[in-house]
Amino acid sequence: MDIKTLKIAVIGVGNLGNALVSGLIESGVPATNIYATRRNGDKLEEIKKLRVHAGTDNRFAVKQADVILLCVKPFNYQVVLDEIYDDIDPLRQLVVSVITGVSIETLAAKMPSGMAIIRAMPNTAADVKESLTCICHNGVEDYQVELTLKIFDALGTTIIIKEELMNSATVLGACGIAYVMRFIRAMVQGGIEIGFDAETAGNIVQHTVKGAATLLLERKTHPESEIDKVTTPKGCTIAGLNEMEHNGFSSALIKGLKASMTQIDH
Ligand SMILES: NC(=O)C1=CN([C@@H]2O[C@H](COP(=O)(O)OP(=O)(O)OC[C@H]3O[C@@H](n4cnc5c(N)ncnc54)[C@H](OP(=O)(O)O)[C@@H]3O)[C@@H](O)[C@H]2O)C=CC1
Ligand SMILES: O=C(O)[C@@H]1CCC=N1
Repeated sequence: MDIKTLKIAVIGVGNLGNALVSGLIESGVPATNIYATRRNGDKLEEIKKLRVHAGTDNRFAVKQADVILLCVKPFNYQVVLDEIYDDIDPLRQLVVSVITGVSIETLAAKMPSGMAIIRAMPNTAADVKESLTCICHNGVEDYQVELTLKIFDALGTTIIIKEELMNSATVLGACGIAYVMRFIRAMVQGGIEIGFDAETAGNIVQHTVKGAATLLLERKTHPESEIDKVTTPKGCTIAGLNEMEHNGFSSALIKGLKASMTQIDH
């Protein structure tokens, strides 16, 4: 099935839901095929500019949809699933949940028997079709997996993982956007201290981060071998890197990832 003919309900157009909707529209999904909801109707103005169907009626949105994207916070999903229980149809619909830390088994217990459920963990770069999305499934039809891959491939790159790794995928891929943003911000602050205005520093850092990632993606090299190409003996790069490590750079990142993981698992 072509995703351009799919009717998609996006239940919970907050930060991530909005990014998914914009990315899907940029990928050619007609706005009129998207049914977006959130609780607070006053906050729908932005998404309405994209010309999607936008409202507060989850039941209406779900009834129109082939695919239901659940994009609410983990503490809100139970209310939503109770509300739409009578409207979801296991014979014709697929549910894709991006909700952090809620298993397929837990979701299935709140839905009609036989409902096909896939979990996905995209990131906010879906907005610019650069999301890395991990998906997992358990006992759904092949065509439903293929359909989900098509949806998230339209928003970037998709990989299939085991469900037991979904929390790790959340930390590395979804929280990862925030870690990288903090890295970029720190680089810019350093750049200002050594002489650039904020805009020029930002421009240099953003392109440098993109270039570093592209080197690894395209050349398939190890980061340390790329570092070796930059570090002159007794040079400025190794002096800076070692000073960062003396201050716990890698250790701080690893500890941060583990703290995020503990927060999901608790
Ligand atoms: N943000 C991210 O980078 C990522 C988030 N996730 C996961 O995606 C989910 C959404 O996260 P995020 O977008 O950040 O959260 P937000 O709070 O930004 O968005 C959640 C949305 O759900 C809406 N909502 C809450 N209850 C209902 C309801 N009963 N009916 C309809 N809509 C409802 C809220 O509406 P309103 O505000 O109007 O009340 C809000 O717009 C979470 O489970 C999160 O863990 C996964 C990967 C990345
Ligand atoms: O911080 C959070 O809880 C969510 C999960 C992944 C990104 N944001």
